[in-house]
Amino acid sequence: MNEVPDMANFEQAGAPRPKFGFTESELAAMPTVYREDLLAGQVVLISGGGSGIGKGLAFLAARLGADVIICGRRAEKLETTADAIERHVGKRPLPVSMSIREPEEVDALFDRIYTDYGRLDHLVNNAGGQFPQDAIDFSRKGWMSVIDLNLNGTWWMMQAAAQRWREAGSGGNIVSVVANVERGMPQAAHTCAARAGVIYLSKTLATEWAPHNIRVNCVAPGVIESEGFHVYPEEALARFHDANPMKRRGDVWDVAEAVVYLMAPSGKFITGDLLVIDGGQAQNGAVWPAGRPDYFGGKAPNGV
Ligand SMILES: CCCCCCCCC/C=C/C(=O)SCCNC(=O)CCNC(=O)[C@H](O)C(C)(C)COP(=O)(O)OP(=O)(O)OC[C@H]1O[C@@H](n2cnc3c(N)ncnc32)[C@H](O)[C@@H]1OP(=O)(O)O
Ligand SMILES: NC(=O)C1=CN([C@@H]2O[C@H](COP(=O)(O)OP(=O)(O)OC[C@H]3O[C@@H](n4cnc5c(N)ncnc54)[C@H](OP(=O)(O)O)[C@@H]3O)[C@@H](O)[C@H]2O)C=CC1
Repeated sequence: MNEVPDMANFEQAGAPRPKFGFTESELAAMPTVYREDLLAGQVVLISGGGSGIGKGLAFLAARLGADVIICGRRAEKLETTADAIERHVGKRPLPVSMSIREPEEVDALFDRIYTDYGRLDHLVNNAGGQFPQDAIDFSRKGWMSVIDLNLNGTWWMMQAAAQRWREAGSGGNIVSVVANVERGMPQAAHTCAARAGVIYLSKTLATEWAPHNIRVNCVAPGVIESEGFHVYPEEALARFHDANPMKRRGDVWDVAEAVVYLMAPSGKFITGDLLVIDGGQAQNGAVWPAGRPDYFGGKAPNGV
């Protein structure tokens, strides 16, 4: 069984504690199963790398020796994360403010990476998200936004990377962070549809792009405590730990180390696959991100 670190030991006097997830000092000190030069000389692009899971992975990749690029919409958040990684790890990621929903901004990002680094080894499609709502009430704009972000945005990034890799004859590796869609996702049907699209897109590309020496995989987190939790109401958050048989939330390190497993030589014979990191949620449990309806909460439909 894995050691679960005692977070009290990581606290540093005066450091602000985020409402959800780890502090920067914790991310800098978390024990890792990997050797410290595992990604030395490699260039890693992480979308949504300014917060949550992407930020955890950015810390880990930098600690393992990679040159890291983090992108997202909000420049200030990216700068703060880049500063923190530089301060704690001694290596500054390149922060690039852009939206993955805009293909021109995606192209400009790849131009910048190839100008500054001359190569890219790994693309991690982590940017994404949704709002919790019953599907019957989705507005058109809300539906379009979630599909555009999670499916179209992820695709623009994949295609841009693959075109660069084909041109350079270099090969490459893609890992997309999706979600646990196996039993559907009540109150998140838009993201379920988009993530299922990414999973089957990835399976298809794994075959099409194998001749280019490009591997394409996905990871599916269950409930992972991160800054992203702010989009969920208190009544949902109060029961997130209950969504899996392990009866706890995962953490960003659980996902970060799984992504590195697929990126590193440990993953060299894995493509087109989906790695689920959910404490068994796929077998038992339900998230109810907008709050559990009475009908599913133990009460009978007549309220008794
Ligand atoms: C994977 C696990 C799954 C859920 C199941 C598991 C839950 C526990 C696990 C946690 C999983 C996580 O993913 S945690 C990570 C969560 N992080 C995020 O979701 C962050 C990123 N999310 C977002 O930025 C937003 O949710 C998203 C809609 C995708 C993009 O917002 P933008 O403002 O950029 O988009 P726009 O194109 O302007 O459109 C906004 C429109 O979306 C709709 N909209 C936005 N918020 C809304 C809301 N609360 N209720 C109704 N509708 C809303 C409205 O129509 C808005 O229009 P107007 O009315 O005109 O404004
Ligand atoms: N935490 C969890 O339990 C789970 C998370 N996931 C997925 O994992 C990924 C990371 O989530 P998490 O770290 O928890 O939450 P965050 O909200 O912290 O991460 C989402 C990231 O995506 C970025 N982003 C959003 N829209 C865009 C855009 N249009 N272009 C570029 N970047 C964008 C955000 O930055 P900015 O706003 O600055 O653009 C942010 O850094 C997401 O795809 C999420 O849905 C899946 C299942 C469970």
